[in-house]
Amino acid sequence: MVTRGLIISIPWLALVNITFALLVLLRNWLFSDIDRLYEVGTARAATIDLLMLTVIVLFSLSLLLVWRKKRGLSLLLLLAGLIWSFCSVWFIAHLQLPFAWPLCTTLLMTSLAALYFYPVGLVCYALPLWIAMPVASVMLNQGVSLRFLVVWLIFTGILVYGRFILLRWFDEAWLRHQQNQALIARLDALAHQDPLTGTANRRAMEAVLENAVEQDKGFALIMLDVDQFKRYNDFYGHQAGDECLAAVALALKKVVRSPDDVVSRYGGEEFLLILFDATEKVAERVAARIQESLRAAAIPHAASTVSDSVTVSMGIASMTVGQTASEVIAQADAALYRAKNAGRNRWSC
Ligand SMILES: Nc1nc2c(ncn2[C@@H]2O[C@H](COP(=O)(O)OP(=O)(O)OP(=O)(O)O)[C@@H](O)[C@H]2O)c(=O)[nH]1
Repeated sequence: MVTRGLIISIPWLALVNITFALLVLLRNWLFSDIDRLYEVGTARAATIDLLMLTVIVLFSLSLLLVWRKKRGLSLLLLLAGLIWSFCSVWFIAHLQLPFAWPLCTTLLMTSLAALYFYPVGLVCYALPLWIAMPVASVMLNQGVSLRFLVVWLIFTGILVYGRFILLRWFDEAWLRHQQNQALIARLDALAHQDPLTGTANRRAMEAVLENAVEQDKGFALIMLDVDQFKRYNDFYGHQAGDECLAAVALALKKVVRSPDDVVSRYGGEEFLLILFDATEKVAERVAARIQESLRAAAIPHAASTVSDSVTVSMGIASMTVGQTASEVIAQADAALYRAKNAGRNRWSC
């Protein structure tokens, strides 16, 4: 989150700092020979120019660091903060430039807005500048000015309170973001999951299959139908029928390789299993495991003529090159039909 925040706000902080550094660099052109007016010597002017060029380089580097997600940003911010504080003291105490105070306060406010969520960086950049203001005042007034002290304390209060407000907005935005993520996850589950069994619904299953065909990913299918489920419903009631389907789904989920393979509810009391990178032989082994899993679940089915507990019939098909998803499904469906006709509680390929 902090990294994302820095990617957004560092370009703005860099823009402000580079612009201010350029203003100082171009001072003689912008403010008609200001160096001569304030009697800035050649050596001092060269020092200022060099420091401003350093600020430009530091903020250009900070952009690179943030975009490439590298460490060391706080060190660059500290160096920039120290340069600005040195220049501010010199502008205020020695040159008595009127625009030095607004320069300081603007830089401080800008750093607050850009770095309020990154305390280390904020302290590195803002602390030297914040200290430079009273130092410059003491040097300028040759002593402590009570009026300046009051203004400085008020300004400090504004900065601290401002950070507190910004952090509260940040928390609010983060909370909304988390709520939205939870909502998206819920909507996604509603759109792709069968609410009764918690398996993938038909739409999700079809999307997975089409994707697999597009990417030439091999798979085998097991189309599965609960035996004599109408009798189950008639005997135990519809509510118990629903619970039975959920229990069958649980038994199916236990036998597949999660999360690669997909268990989906094809409709009514029919399920479709997608087994990736599986041959018909592998699918037959899974079918045997399904029978075992259901035997272990032992869901009573007193009305069945096949067994005392719930059983399933299964049709197996595997994808061959050039086949569409619906062709493989039709093949598995035909195999299921054969398993039903052969007496149920079995599989057919
Ligand atoms: N409780 C419940 N029953 C369902 C649901 N979906 C479908 N059914 C019932 O499943 C039964 C399926 O019946 P049939 O298609 O005749 O199949 P069957 O009784 O299983 O017979 P065979 O498949 O030939 O063994 C119907 O009675 C449907 O009402 C469901 O979500 N809940």
